[in-house]
Amino acid sequence: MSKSVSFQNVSKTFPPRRGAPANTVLAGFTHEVASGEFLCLLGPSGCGKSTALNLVAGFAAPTEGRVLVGGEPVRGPGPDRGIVFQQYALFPWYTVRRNVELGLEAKGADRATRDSVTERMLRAVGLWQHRDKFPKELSGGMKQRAAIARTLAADPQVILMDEPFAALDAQTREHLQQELLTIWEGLRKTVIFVTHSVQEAVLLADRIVVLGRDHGNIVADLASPLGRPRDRLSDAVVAFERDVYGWLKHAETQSGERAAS
Ligand SMILES: Nc1ncnc2c1ncn2[C@@H]1O[C@H](COP(=O)(O)OP(=O)(O)OP(=O)(O)O)[C@@H](O)[C@H]1O
Repeated sequence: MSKSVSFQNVSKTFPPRRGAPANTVLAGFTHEVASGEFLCLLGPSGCGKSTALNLVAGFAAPTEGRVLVGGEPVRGPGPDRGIVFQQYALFPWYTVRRNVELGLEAKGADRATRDSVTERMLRAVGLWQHRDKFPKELSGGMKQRAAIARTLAADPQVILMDEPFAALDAQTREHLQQELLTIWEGLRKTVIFVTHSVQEAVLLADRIVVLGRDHGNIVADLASPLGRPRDRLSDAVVAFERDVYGWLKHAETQSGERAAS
């Protein structure tokens, strides 16, 4: 099952601290993410992408407006939302298998369910043969696979991903993008994925929202014209990349305009 996410006139102001003035990061941010949609958020550094994600995760509360998940206001973190960060956030003292199992344990799953779901998820990310290793014995890509398996094992309705592949080398990143897509096509969860990479957003997204420098205003809201599977080198992919890249450049210099498709 998946859930919709709704940002309703959301503002987030961080209070002044250490001599710095108050910082309004999002102002009147309004957007609907459909259930099962794969949304990518792009935008200049500091425009509020992670802040938007944190509001959905329930790690922070809006100063004004509401964030709804499945029609219900977010009141804090919950098992309906799973998060994958750039840093792998695995427990170093547990094996890969145990790390994945923990999310299921927290949900109160019985032993047989824990075993079967853990195996299924570790196989899906190609880590089953490494299940008894500890995080320090894994490469960066393997750690991120484990983190994704752990998030998926808990069966959240919404998956929040904050630059999950940014720390990986290009080849590993491509593999993981493909694996994520295969898994997502099977599960059809709602995904909100923050990235700096136009190529990544174009490959993954049903919809790309480009945020501007100015209080997270939406500079472009672009439904992907691409079918699936996508060939990174096809003319259609390259043309859409060019289009999105243009909007990103625009976002870095200007604000206040909105394109919809
Ligand atoms: N807890 C906080 N307290 C104060 N200011 C914060 C806090 N979290 C974020 N900010 C500020 O909010 C602004 C937006 O940060 P955010 O991390 O959401 O941007 P971003 O678009 O994800 O950036 P990047 O692409 O560089 O990761 C920044 O100016 C940041 O300093």
